[in-house]
Amino acid sequence: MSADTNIQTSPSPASASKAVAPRLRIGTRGSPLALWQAHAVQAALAAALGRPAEGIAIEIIRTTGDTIQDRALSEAGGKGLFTKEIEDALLEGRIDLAVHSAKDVATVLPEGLHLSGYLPRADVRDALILKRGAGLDDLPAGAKVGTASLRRAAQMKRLRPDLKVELLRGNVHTRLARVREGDFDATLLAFAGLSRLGLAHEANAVLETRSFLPAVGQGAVAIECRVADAATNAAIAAIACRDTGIALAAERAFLAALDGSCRTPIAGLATVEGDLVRLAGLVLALDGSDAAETEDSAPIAEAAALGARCGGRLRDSAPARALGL
Ligand SMILES: NCc1[nH]cc(CCC(=O)O)c1CC(=O)O
Repeated sequence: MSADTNIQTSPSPASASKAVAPRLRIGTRGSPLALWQAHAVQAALAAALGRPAEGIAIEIIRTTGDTIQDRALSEAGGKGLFTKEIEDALLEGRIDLAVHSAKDVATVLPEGLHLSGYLPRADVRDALILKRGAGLDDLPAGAKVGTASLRRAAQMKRLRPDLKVELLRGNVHTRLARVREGDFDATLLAFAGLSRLGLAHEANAVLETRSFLPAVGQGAVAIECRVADAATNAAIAAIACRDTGIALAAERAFLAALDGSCRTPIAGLATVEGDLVRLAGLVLALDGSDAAETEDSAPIAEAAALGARCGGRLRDSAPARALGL
């Protein structure tokens, strides 16, 4: 055995202390949308850290939410269905960060985990996909709208009490196909999700937030990691969008103040305008026959307090009480 080989196999104090960047592992669901999001985070991290993307692994993790196709998710146990198995992997150290649609992340996280940052938010609006026509007004009386979202169902009924809303689940491609094949007259999807899949052209109309408020977190990609993992938190800080973080702090505090389950139609949207964060919030009766809205603003440093205040205000409203909030 040569002396050279010997040197390589027994690390000297000098080589042991040389900072070799640890391999980062991203955990994600395996749906096309989730993979797009994970690749976006991978690319952003690679650019910020000056590393090849191949040095940042993507691990696909199957969640309970991926296996349920036949029932409304709200009936199957609600929030956390798309995140539990991924959070277990984080807590057990099998991955270093998890990438989620912010909309799918529960307001209460397991001890030791937090949302460390967000990618810059995409378009927050809902898109309307129609069998025929170019807008809501083109839907005939009594038309059948498919969605699994209580928020979308209630807001559609509020705008158009004549419509029939029925359960439509599945991934984006499945839902588009059900409308194209004529099983439904319309469906609603996040415009951000359609765009990420290269399907923005499938939207027949985009609903303005003034008349149709998105879900808390819609259009935002959240990055979760262990609170105590300083190196990964620092890497995430290098790619995190400040304004999206402020808006999501307000929206998530709003939801937390209101939400016991996801059996309630709730919508909320925060935007940063200079030094202020503005929040619009809405809770509806399931059939859209009643609704309570609030709008308020606060300095950006008080985003979470703004959300809590708006949530508390709506919790005391008539529709919220009717829903048992
Ligand atoms: N509930 C599933 C889900 N989670 C995030 C998105 C879209 C992307 C986003 O809102 O960021 C979707 C699909 C949809 O609502 O159309």
